[in-house]
Amino acid sequence: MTSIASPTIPIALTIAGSDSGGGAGMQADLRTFAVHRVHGTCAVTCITAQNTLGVTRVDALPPEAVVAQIDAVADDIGFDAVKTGMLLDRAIVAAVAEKARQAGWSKLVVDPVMVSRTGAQLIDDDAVAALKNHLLPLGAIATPNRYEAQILSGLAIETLDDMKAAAEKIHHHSRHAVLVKGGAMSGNCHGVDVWFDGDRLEVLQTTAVNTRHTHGTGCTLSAAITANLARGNDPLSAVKAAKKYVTEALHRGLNIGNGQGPVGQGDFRV
Ligand SMILES: Nc1ncnc2c1ncn2[C@@H]1O[C@H](COP(=O)(O)OP(=O)(O)OP(=O)(O)O)[C@@H](O)[C@H]1O
Ligand SMILES: Cc1ncc(CO)c(N)n1
Repeated sequence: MTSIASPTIPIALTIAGSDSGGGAGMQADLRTFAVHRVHGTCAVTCITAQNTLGVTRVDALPPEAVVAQIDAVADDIGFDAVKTGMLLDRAIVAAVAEKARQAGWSKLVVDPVMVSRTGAQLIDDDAVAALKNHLLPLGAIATPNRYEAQILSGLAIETLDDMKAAAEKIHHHSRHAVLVKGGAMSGNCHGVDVWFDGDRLEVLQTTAVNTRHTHGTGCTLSAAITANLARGNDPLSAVKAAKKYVTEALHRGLNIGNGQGPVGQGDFRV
């Protein structure tokens, strides 16, 4: 049998937690990479027992196991862009930050998963401090939601002007580009995101999608940004394309389980 070599394909790495319900975390990331025709590789940080109703248990992997997965991918396959998701504890954040620093990852998207859109804290306080001080300054783009942006900026966020002020303040602390996401905002700001890269301030608008199936929106957005960077897009066009994609995925939300179903990363062309 003759084998036909695959054409070159962009490769992305996700360093994230597993969601047993399949809606967020690395399951969302890998599906999003695939839809973007990017080969997905992964380093699991923690295993969540999770469904559409919530998280019932979280088990962390040892930081050495996280690093070994990153090394296994880097030493053989390589990758064009990286994203981080739920890093859970200080030791895992520190290990990932050290890897990012040593390797000098230039296309690093940090989704600072700390607080869910409903306001529940997902990682411990030491991990929050480590993310803010050690990992975020190494990233190219950070994608905090409303509550994460409040923690990172120290500002209360109620209005579009507050989102802009928070994006600017986070940029001045870390020097990377910032996308403050508006999924947890109300009124006219619901579903509106603010981008600031030190040069350009942009408001990314969509019509808010009226659905309760929004689980995994943040992971899906940051994975789509990472896939677009792996494909060679510049940061702002990667973010704009990802915003379009997550809006489409929200329109295709899955009515599964008894709670908040996942967005449908699906099988549509991007
Ligand atoms: N109902 C909606 N309509 C349109 N866009 C939305 C809606 N909900 C969220 N978004 C968009 O989805 C993206 C993710 O934002 P969100 O604030 O929900 O992130 P998150 O809290 O990290 O998500 P997650 O639910 O995965 O924790 C942003 O671009 C946001 O504007
Ligand atoms: C594993 C995992 N990562 C990220 C989130 C945030 O949506 C989640 N709920 N679960």
